[in-house]
Amino acid sequence: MAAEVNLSNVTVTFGKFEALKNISLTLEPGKIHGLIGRNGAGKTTLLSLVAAFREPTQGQVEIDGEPVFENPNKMQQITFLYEKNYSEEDDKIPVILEFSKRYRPNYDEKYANYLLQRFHLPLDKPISKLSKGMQSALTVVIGLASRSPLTIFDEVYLGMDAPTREIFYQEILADQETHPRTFILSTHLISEMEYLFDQIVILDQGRLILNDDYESISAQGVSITGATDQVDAFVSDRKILNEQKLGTTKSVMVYGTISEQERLTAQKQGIEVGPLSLQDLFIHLTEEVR
Ligand SMILES: Nc1ncnc2c1ncn2[C@@H]1O[C@H](COP(=O)(O)OP(=O)(O)OP(=O)(O)O)[C@@H](O)[C@H]1O
Repeated sequence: MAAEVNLSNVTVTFGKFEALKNISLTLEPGKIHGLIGRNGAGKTTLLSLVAAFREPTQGQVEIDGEPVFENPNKMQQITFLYEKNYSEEDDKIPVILEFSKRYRPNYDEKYANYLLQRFHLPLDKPISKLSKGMQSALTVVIGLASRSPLTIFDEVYLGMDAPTREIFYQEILADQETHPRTFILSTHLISEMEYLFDQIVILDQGRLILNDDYESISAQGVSITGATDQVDAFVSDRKILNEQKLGTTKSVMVYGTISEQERLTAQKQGIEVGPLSLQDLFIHLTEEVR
């Protein structure tokens, strides 16, 4: 089961400040959507609308064609996970999981137990006494085991170390194969997580500046790597997003497509042509509109 999300002309204001500006957006069901944006771009505000935590100031937010706010039917299909403050949480993991299960009709207890082992989470300690990374992993266990048609992770992975995040990524992809749902993952770890995303949504200063599938986005540019002189000559009349030098080798991220003929020329010169990095495109797009 996977949910479709629709936002039509959504605006959110806090006093005079517009945190989201007239956003219209469809998130296709059964896909992993990466939500990216600079600090304060409006990601959490948008996610809290989709999760029915708040109402838009203007516009509509719908899940499978029904308004989501104060709609218990729809709300039980959504799991929204964010960095939680567990400092006062004296209960142990089994108690919290029992509570999570109560409100989530698709919750899978066996899968939760498997994940607890995978993340090496201790069941006998109060949650307040777990390390930050363990608390983040617990949030991830709740999110995955809930198997909600719409599952939202708002930067919950920050406390986790790199190997633990890797387990999380593997589990998301594996479970999406067998139990497809709609995921929204907001993140600043763009390079690390881009391979997970089917679709990318970019917000900047409350505006939607991009919503497209990963393939089309990566086709918007290329990386060019080779001997510095040759690379410089090859990219001389192109829009450069980023460049890195290592000894006599240079790697340049270029905006815009290159023809088959140019690809062959590059190949003959020993220049490697690779895919665009989402992070470089993101930096470019969010700089350009400033
Ligand atoms: N309750 C509120 N009252 C006033 N302003 C708010 C409120 N909530 C959010 N904002 C403002 O709305 C803007 C968007 O905030 P939001 O938390 O959605 O950004 P974000 O993209 O999630 O940022 P970050 O990556 O830093 O977490 C910010 O300027 C923030 O200060």
